[in-house]
Amino acid sequence: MPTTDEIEAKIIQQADIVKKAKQAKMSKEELEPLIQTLLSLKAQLKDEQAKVKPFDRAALEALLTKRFFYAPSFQIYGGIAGLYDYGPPGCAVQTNILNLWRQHFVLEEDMLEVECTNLTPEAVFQASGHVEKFADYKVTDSVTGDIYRADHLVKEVLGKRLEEDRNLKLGLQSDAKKPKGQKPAEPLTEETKAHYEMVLETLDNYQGESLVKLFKDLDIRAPTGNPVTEPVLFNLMFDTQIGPTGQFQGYLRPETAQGHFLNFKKLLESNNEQMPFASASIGKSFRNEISPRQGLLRVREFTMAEIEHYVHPDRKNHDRFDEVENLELPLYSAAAQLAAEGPKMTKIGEAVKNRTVNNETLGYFMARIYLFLIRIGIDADRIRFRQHMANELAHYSSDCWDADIKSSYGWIECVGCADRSAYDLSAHTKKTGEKLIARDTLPEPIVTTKLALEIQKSKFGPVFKKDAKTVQEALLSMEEAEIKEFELKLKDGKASITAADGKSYEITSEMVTIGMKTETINVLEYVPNVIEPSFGIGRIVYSLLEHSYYVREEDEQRGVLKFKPAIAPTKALVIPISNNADFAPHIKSLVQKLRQANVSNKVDNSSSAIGRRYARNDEIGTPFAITIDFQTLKDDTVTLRERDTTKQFRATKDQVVEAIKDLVDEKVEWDALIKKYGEFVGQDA
Ligand SMILES: Nc1ncnc2c1ncn2[C@@H]1O[C@H](COP(=O)(O)OP(=O)(O)OP(=O)(O)O)[C@@H](O)[C@H]1O
Repeated sequence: MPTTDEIEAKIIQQADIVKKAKQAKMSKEELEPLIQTLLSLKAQLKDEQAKVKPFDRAALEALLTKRFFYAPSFQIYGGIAGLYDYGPPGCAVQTNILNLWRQHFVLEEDMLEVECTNLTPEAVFQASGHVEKFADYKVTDSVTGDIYRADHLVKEVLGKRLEEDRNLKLGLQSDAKKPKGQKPAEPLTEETKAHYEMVLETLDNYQGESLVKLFKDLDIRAPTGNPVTEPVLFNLMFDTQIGPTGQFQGYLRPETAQGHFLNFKKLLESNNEQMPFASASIGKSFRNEISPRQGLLRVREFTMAEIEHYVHPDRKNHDRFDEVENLELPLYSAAAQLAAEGPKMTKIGEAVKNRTVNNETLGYFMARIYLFLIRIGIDADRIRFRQHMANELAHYSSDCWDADIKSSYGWIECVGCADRSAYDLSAHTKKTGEKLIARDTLPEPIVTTKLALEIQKSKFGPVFKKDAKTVQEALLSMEEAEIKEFELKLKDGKASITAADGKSYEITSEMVTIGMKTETINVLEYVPNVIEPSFGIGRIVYSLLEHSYYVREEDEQRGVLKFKPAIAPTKALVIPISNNADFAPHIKSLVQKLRQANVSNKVDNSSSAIGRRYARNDEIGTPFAITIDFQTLKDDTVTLRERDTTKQFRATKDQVVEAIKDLVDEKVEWDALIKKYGEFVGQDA
């Protein structure tokens, strides 16, 4: 059966044939079969589209609100865009994801966890480049004053124009609403269509003047149809003052990464000076997004889990790469994007070998990210790794892949996995003078003779006083070629040098001696490179909610969240079949056993029918229900029911508690338990 995409392509082709036939003034008899083919293709498309049930986001959202997974913050004050509070099931799902993240990365990869502050002094973000560059362009609707992120607006406007064009060519009505006074859409010429597609592909290239020109050339307007102001840069960091003087500028961090880098020296010491190693951190990040939208997907305060893995710049192999090299990942390389091809399942070993992925460590983490996402319950068919195009890469980065997850909002970046090179550690060394380096002990010492500079402290100290250390560091950090140049300048008796504080200092010839010096080197110093997997937990939580949601058609269209047991907020529901007083001691002893085994549970002894009680718990994804019935009074056995198969088995309380624990820890499969205890067919609904 052809796919909807294939049928659409045929419709566009056939519509073109009909158009040309009409222009050529073909006879009615000749035209008729061509039109019939077009009509039957359209009917075929409609049939195929009807088969694919669109995802009912409104129903999921209603469930999430009803069960308080999350909700807009400050709702009774009218709310603020981009800020959300998590309710009890939302908190539990997030905590369970983070517990698995710790297990999967921090414990299984032996990482060093840090927790650094959110409040950060300005100097840190000056060094990292965030003060200057962590910004997006915004535009303002010149009539309503509404503000839009410039690239999002271009995407939206061109996307709509392309969709309208496609609908026109398919002979379908566009459901995009037209602002007042706007002309009906005309089909785009092939040239215009190609230009729009090229702009969308390379949107990150448009900055400053070229972005202003793009808005003018393409007549990009606000969704109201009003013109917009010229794009201007807007820094996304929240600024604040630290302390009572109001003079110490600070920011709320927009990522956890800088905290790791600033502690690099202590971390390396904690790791017994052994390289390579990784630090990990879970914490809040803050970004003053221009237009927060799409629920948890673009917010202003969110939880991030970040890893910074430090390696030698020339040795980016990974010790455990052999464990993942045969794993196939859906790689959407830059080359495939350019050729308008889709992602391709590729063994990560091959991708590293043929340099599609820059190095083993990057490839290793991509594989571990993929396994983690599947481990928590993300649908493997809705994950892809998209490589950054050359124009998207930061200038210092050699390669970067985003783990995108598909939801009803399209493909969304949920994890970034980048090679940040030595950029951050070098930047902080430059700003503070503190060496953030690692050392290689050489098997044999290297003896070298080269031009070197020595400080004459007695002449130096009295002149520079408190600045002496800064000036000295600037002088001693010079390479041989720079010393040579400096020596030439000193011939006149004095020369100046710029230190890390940005000031220029005058050095006289009696303050230093320059001459050949023999050195024996036992260790080589280097600035480590950093491979960074960076997880946006809110985006992962939302994607997981969508991937877990389904509707039990036969059961009054009740929504179910099919969380894996390890992720589910509550693992077991305890249901007495009626409110007979004899059940009370059994409920008590069962709950005690569950508590002792660390199995989170809820008792529902309401008078609702059993089926209704199951359904209520389906909505928060409770995977197991234990029923206490009259048989329990006789032999202390209970039944255990699984949410998705709705199958049950009967066993003692202890066996059932142990079974749930093993199911949560993924030590046993449900089917194996059904085989072991035999299916129980009896009470339900
Ligand atoms: N505003 C946000 N709301 C929720 N999660 C976010 C937000 N910004 C970033 N993230 C998450 O943090 C991760 C790492 O951040 P990174 O700086 O790489 O994102 P980004 O490239 O700026 O994202 P985008 O291009 O979508 O703004 C992202 O993969 C995403 O999961």
